[in-house]
Amino acid sequence: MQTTGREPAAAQAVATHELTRTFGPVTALSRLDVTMPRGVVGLVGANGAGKSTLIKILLGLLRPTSGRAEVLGLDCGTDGPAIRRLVGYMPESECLPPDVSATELVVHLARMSGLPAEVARERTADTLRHVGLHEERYRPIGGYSTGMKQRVKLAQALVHDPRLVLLDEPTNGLDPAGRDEMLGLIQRISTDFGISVLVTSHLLGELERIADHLVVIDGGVLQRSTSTADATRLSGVILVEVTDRADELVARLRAIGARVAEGGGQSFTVEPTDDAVLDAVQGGAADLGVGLVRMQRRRHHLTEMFREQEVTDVRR
Ligand SMILES: Nc1ncnc2c1ncn2[C@@H]1O[C@H](COP(=O)(O)OP(=O)(O)OP(=O)(O)O)[C@@H](O)[C@H]1O
Repeated sequence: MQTTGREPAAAQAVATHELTRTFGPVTALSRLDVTMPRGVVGLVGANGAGKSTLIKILLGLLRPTSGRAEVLGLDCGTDGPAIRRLVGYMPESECLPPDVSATELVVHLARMSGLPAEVARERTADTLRHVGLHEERYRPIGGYSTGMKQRVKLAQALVHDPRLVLLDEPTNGLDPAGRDEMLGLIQRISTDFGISVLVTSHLLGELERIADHLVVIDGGVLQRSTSTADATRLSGVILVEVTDRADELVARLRAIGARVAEGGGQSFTVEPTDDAVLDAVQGGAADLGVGLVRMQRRRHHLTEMFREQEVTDVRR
């Protein structure tokens, strides 16, 4: 796969402005204002959060009720044909015809997107090889496993050499090994070919592993838009474990105003406001004659980020 020199100038993969979509009484997206950079962006949300609705609007398959959206700097309302040339789409639903082979289907879709016959055949062979379909690509799709079908859907999204692919729940229905393989493939689409990716999932851990940036929506409302590095930033909390007398060390730290939370057994966490607190942990352990088993920074994980969100919601 090569880049084609038709890269639009926009720095952002996606931008939405006050984007709203309703279906009768249901509000699928509510005044969504978000920008998504190039690279791999993970769109996280529970079932019904509005992920598929957003993707369909970005592709021009659905019109917004109000507000607007841009893909690669192009307006989704008016630049549909240009967007479809530059964007590939892997739908969530089962949509493959059972009685044709992967090769026949992907060549057909490549030709539909405007590629000449010979180029369509070459790119189909390259793309199917890239997604890991080999001899089986000549067999009817009806006999494929779920993982193979997902690869065919991915291949058809890539065959016309897009600048951005929108992948709707690509790991759905896969076993753990199949998920790992699909996630690896998605990452390589970005790193090896420079194609930006917007991938949806309701599984946080998946997107934490492969996305550069995360967008979280719930009930059609933006919850967070953050780089993955920031989401998993060092929390500044130090986890301490000593061989004995943890309660006495905790009391000493509290006496100098440190914020300490007791853990199980001989462990606790402390927020080091300055070096004096760290010195007090080490000095206190030495004074008490106990060994320091560990003293390490903890990282935030996405699941904690969500837990924080829930806590905030409960307090509101
Ligand atoms: N064509 C439609 N007609 C009526 N309601 C719809 C339609 N499409 C989506 N909805 C509703 O809009 C809300 C958002 O749906 P959407 O499919 O975008 O969510 P999602 O995050 O993609 O979830 P899922 O993973 O379950 O598909 C849901 O309440 C859904 O029932």
